[in-house]
Amino acid sequence: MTLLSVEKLTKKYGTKTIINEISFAFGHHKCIALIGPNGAGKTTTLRMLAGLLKPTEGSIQFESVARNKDIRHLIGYLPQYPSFHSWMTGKEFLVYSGRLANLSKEEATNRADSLLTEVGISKDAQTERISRYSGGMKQRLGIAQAIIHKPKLLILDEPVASLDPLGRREVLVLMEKLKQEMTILFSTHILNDADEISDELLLLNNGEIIESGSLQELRRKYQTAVIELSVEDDLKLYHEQITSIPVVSQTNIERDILYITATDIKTARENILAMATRENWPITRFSVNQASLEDMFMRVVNN
Ligand SMILES: Nc1ncnc2c1ncn2[C@@H]1O[C@H](COP(=O)(O)OP(=O)(O)OP(=O)(O)O)[C@@H](O)[C@H]1O
Repeated sequence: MTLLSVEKLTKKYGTKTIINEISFAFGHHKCIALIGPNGAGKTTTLRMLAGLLKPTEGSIQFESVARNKDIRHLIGYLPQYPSFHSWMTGKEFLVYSGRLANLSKEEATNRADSLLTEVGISKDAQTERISRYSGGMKQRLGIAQAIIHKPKLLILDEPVASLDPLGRREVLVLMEKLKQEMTILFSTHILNDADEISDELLLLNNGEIIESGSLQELRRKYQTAVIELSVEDDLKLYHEQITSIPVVSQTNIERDILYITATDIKTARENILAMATRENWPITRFSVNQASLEDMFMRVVNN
């Protein structure tokens, strides 16, 4: 069942179009990564979804909620640069956040207690000032604040970008746990973070969704393999024959290696090996290497 569907969402500042008619939908208990290079429009998109920025055009439809109704109670949002009242303790901050979310004092206190445990802030740390928290602890406290009202959708803007490896791990583990309870949409410009926990990817570039789907689907679609070939004598002697193979799309000699890309890597490999065996080529190296996920991302973004 669809939790959120977005149609032709557009944001313009003056004559400048920042987000251009993007459409997508996702269901319950999913983790979706909005991925794109700096300036792609991730923050602008997330702020529109969180109800903090008015779209110029387009619609955001949340489950069974009638159009134009306030949906903010269904959404939790953690900005890229959250600000905390650093003089408060973690617990005080959460109770205060709960009160702002219209919980009674008792509800806010109970919810703060259970959330602090859920996000892994120890009993001792709960009564310490936030100014003494590590980056990872602050981010986990920020997530706790964003889910204090039990939203169905948690939106996180670059939740791990500013963290060291330990903090990053803590937050990714927490997100993994939380996605059992709610849908998480988070932005990142790092493919590996998306790879680790997301079910689906939305690739944003220059304000447009240029690709979407599961990582597996995208890998299958964009995966390219490169054959690397070296021989004992001059590569140029074999080069022409290889380029005559119909599935070979590109060749490139760098130092003593011939790099071969093909539209059908399996056929290319079989053809080259058949030629080499028939004519007894003095091969010293033959390997098939998959392009990395980063290569795929760069290719999609640069298309
Ligand atoms: N209030 C504004 N007025 C004019 N242009 C804006 C405004 N806010 C954002 N932009 C522009 O919109 C584009 C997208 O910005 P946005 O912050 O959404 O990108 P982003 O993908 O989140 O990038 P980053 O990863 O660097 O934060 C940028 O070119 C930015 O300069």
